[in-house]
Amino acid sequence: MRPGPAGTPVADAVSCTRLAYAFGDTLAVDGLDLAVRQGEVFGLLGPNGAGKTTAIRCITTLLPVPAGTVGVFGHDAAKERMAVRRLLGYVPQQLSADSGLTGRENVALFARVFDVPRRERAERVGQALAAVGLADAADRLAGTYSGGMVRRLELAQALVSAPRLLILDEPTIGLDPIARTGVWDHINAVRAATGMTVLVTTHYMDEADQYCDRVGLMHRGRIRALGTPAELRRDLAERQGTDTLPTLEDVFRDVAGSGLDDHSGGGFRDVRSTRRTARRVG
Ligand SMILES: Nc1ncnc2c1ncn2[C@@H]1O[C@H](COP(=O)(O)OP(=O)(O)OP(=O)(O)O)[C@@H](O)[C@H]1O
Repeated sequence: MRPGPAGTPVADAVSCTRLAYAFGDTLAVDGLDLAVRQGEVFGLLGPNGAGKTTAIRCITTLLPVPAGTVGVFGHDAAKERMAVRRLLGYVPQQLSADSGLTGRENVALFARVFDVPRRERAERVGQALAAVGLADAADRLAGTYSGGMVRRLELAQALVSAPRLLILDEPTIGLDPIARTGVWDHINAVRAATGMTVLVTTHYMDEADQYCDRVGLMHRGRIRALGTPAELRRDLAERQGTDTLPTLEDVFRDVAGSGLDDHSGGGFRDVRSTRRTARRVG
């Protein structure tokens, strides 16, 4: 909770305290503290294997919360799973669109799954497709779409339930720069129209710098640096005593340097999953 405009407390869109999650002996998330404020675009950055996807799966209730707490707009993800699910839209790393259905059919499927009232469905599906620039391609098979269009279709699927929180895991991986800009333009347009909060993971530092209000650099299961991209860059310049402003990439290397070497961070499993994700939209 943080004070709102009239002094009344406002719940954070996401609030994790000492969240921990282990796969066998691997501690994927290790005491994560994270607060995403309502209405902001928050970027969760970190090297392969830092624990970003695992943390996101706990927030979306796809994984349980074995230790610590996770809140979404004040709802406890461990105890109020359905309430949390109703508040969020999620675009996972894995392909979530069916190539054998048209764009409209894909979004309609999500509208049914997310209980959009039957009489509103057709209109809401049309609106979601229009919001991501796919109105003209809506009745083509998704299998004929380009990588950028597939990503925008997945965005429409997540938006059809009018979520207050949109969670995107690597939304632009494997896309060319123009398609990447297209995805972000549509996210920002929806956000401007609805005030939706966005939590995104990305490996593209230039995107984080340009589109995120604040970023958290995650390394070995925990946030190691937090702030606006400008704050983090100024901070590093001060610590290094340089006049030229470092890039967010420099900040990332400074924080996660040891995760980018040969011995820690992304193992074979992480590299393989990143390559698979990049290929599936390429
Ligand atoms: N299903 C699983 N079984 C076993 N270990 C897993 C599983 N999923 C993730 N891990 C391990 O947990 C750690 C965190 O992985 P996670 O996918 O959360 O990282 P990430 O920051 O999202 O990485 P990437 O940027 O590659 O997506 C890694 O060491 C990973 O190998």
